[in-house]
Amino acid sequence: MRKLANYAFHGDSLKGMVLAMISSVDMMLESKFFKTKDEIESELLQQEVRNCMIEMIKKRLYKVMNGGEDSYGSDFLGVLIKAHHDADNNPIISVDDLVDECKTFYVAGQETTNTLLAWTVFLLAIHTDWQEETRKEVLNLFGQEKPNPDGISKLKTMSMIINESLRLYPPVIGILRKAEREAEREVRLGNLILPADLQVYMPTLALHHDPQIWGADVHEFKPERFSEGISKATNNNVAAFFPFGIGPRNCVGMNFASTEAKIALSMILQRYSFTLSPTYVHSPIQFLTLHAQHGIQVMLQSL
Ligand code: HEM
Repeated sequence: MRKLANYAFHGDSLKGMVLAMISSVDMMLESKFFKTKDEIESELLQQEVRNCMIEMIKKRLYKVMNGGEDSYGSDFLGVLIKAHHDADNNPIISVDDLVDECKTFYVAGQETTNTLLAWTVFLLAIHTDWQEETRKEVLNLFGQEKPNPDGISKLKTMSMIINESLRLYPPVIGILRKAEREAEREVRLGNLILPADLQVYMPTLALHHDPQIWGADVHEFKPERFSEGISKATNNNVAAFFPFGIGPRNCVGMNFASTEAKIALSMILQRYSFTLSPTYVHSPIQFLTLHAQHGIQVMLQSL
């Protein structure tokens, strides 16, 4: 036996195994065997998010199967489940696609709206006259009742405040587009002809702070600039205000976000008045969205 082993492990025989050894090391280096702590944690989190989504999907399916509901629901999750389930053996989307869509909407919708609310509370904590004005509007429309769809569409002052907040602190500070050239058609931008595949960055933050568009008071919080609509506020440059992007691929959750923000603000204003805490340090930074590096500390007073 030892003789056989000596032969197999002899230098010349080993030469034939070098390729296999290289591919083994390659595999290790590509982290197929070794994973960093972060990678392990990230995989666990991914799995947890997936399980959470699958649980939500199962609940909807269960309700329909048990006759409790006759559809999967009219919201986006319901539409996606229908696309997966009702197409018999040929689903329009796979479970993985369904889970990915849910993740996209959660990430795109949560952080952005959160940021919008935070900056709006910050601005109202400083500009207490506007806080009072919009509270009056909320109390006139809802009293101490929960906000209702009819009233939400009448929150004019609050819409102006939200627009001004989105102008000064747009959660998404810029958007990218890629120039494509279909067949012989060229992409023109004003006087420029864009080469195919060129990436064009549209700096939302810069345009929202351009004095040529908004006037000399561009850096001031003045919701009244939106009192007669975006066209008047932008001096007839409506495309210069684009917190939700622009064109056919603009934010699909725009109306959702605005309704959500109005409901949250109304309910806060019904319960509390607030001012900025002296501990607050102003340091907006961009990390996915434009947010306050050290958080926004406000002092709440129950009403
Ligand atoms: C204040 C809140 C929000 C802001 C400022 C915001 C902003 C944006 C911007 C700037 C874009 C890129 C648009 C473009 O390229 O022209 C975008 C895309 C998108 N947003 Fe929002 N968003 C917000 C809330 C939401 C919510 C609540 C949802 C979902 C419920 C959502 C879902 C999406 C999705 C799915 C896209 C990609 C659309 C596509 O490529 O077809 N967003 N958003």
